[in-house]
Amino acid sequence: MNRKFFVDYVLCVARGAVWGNFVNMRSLQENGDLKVESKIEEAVAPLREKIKDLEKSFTQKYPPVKFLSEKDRKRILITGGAGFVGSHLTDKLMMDGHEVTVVDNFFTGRKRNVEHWIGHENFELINHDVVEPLYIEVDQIYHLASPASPPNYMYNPIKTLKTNTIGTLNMLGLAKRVGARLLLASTSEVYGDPEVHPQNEDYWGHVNPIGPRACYDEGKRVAETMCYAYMKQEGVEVRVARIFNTFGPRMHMNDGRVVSNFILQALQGEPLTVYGPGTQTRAFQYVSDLVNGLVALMNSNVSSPVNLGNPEEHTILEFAQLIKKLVGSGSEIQFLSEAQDDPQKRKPDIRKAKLMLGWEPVVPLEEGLNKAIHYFRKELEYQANNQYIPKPKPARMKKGRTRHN
Ligand SMILES: O=C(O)[C@H]1O[C@H](OP(=O)(O)OP(=O)(O)OC[C@H]2O[C@@H](n3ccc(=O)[nH]c3=O)[C@H](O)[C@@H]2O)[C@H](O)[C@@H](O)[C@@H]1O
Repeated sequence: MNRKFFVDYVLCVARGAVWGNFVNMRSLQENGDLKVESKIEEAVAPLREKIKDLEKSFTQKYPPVKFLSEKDRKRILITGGAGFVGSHLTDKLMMDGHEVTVVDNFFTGRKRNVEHWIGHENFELINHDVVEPLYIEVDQIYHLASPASPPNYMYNPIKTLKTNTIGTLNMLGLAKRVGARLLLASTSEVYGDPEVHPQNEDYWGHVNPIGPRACYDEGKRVAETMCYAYMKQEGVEVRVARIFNTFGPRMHMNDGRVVSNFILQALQGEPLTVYGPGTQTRAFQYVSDLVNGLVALMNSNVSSPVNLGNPEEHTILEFAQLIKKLVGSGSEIQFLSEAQDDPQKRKPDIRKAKLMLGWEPVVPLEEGLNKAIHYFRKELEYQANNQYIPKPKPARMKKGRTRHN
């Protein structure tokens, strides 16, 4: 039975009982046996207790939240907080006992990712696009709002640029006005197709400024520039996380990134689509590691950029084979033409994060992948029940060629 219906039903029965008792009591009073008020109180008291219990059971539906004193509790804004990474960060900060405001325009974020917090006194969800200014009072801002998957950010490059430039200006303006600290979710894409391997924070990168990825790569690069301009000129406290490839539950089934594509294809017995020869490399971190790194960075005194990623590097072909094995799938591996400007190598140098934050990833790749596979299996069931089977989204191809999956 639906909860609201249940509560309405209980209240209705309660009112009926009270009214019935009231009528009875009226007659009693007329007979002069007892005072109406005391009888009503007698009848209502147990019902009041029942309603209290019901209310308590509703507040207990939330994951456990620590109690923080006023002094330690922060008001935290997470832009893009209903997205894949943002929603896991929301969970951590809520469970740590902070007050969290999630702002999302739901382009790639989903209400489902944070619905378990709706109604909690420490939580607020605002449907808002960061391209428009926002006026709220907060102590910290995690600025994550932006599509992060290549097909998503290439879908509307102008919007991606606006989100990362105007959106970041708006959030820095807010940070300046209210004296909040801002953490920018930057990306390994600022290193482009790197000529230095592994990539450390001092490397300036190798980005094609007019290629299909530029809207995101250059958007994030200028977002970093803005952070340091606000820090130098206005004294805003900034933190910059350069996030490397991340995966885990709540990635959108239609996300188009390699992990969700390969798992989805393996689970459905379809060919795993490797773009190019599969010799390009990536290093994947599990989302909980990233979230711990983001919180450690925000609360550190490190204002220069910090890489957050797992340095365990694999070729994409190795990755396809591993996912096939873990899923137990008989899918073939299909080689398609390579994506334009696709970085050929990527692996974070995380010495700075280890030294300055005491942070390093702890979730082994296979353990993380098994959790993601479990999640996607459940999602497929959910989608099937809703009669919608998602298809992996293709990335932009070289020279405008159409990709067939
Ligand atoms: O996962 C992430 O966190 C990162 O994803 C993307 O970076 P990219 O490395 O291109 O991520 P994917 O789209 O997952 O691609 C990884 C590699 O797999 C390949 N790929 C992707 C999808 C597919 O079906 N098949 C396939 O071979 C791509 O060509 C690429 O070489 C974003 O640009 C980054 O900002 C983001 O941090």
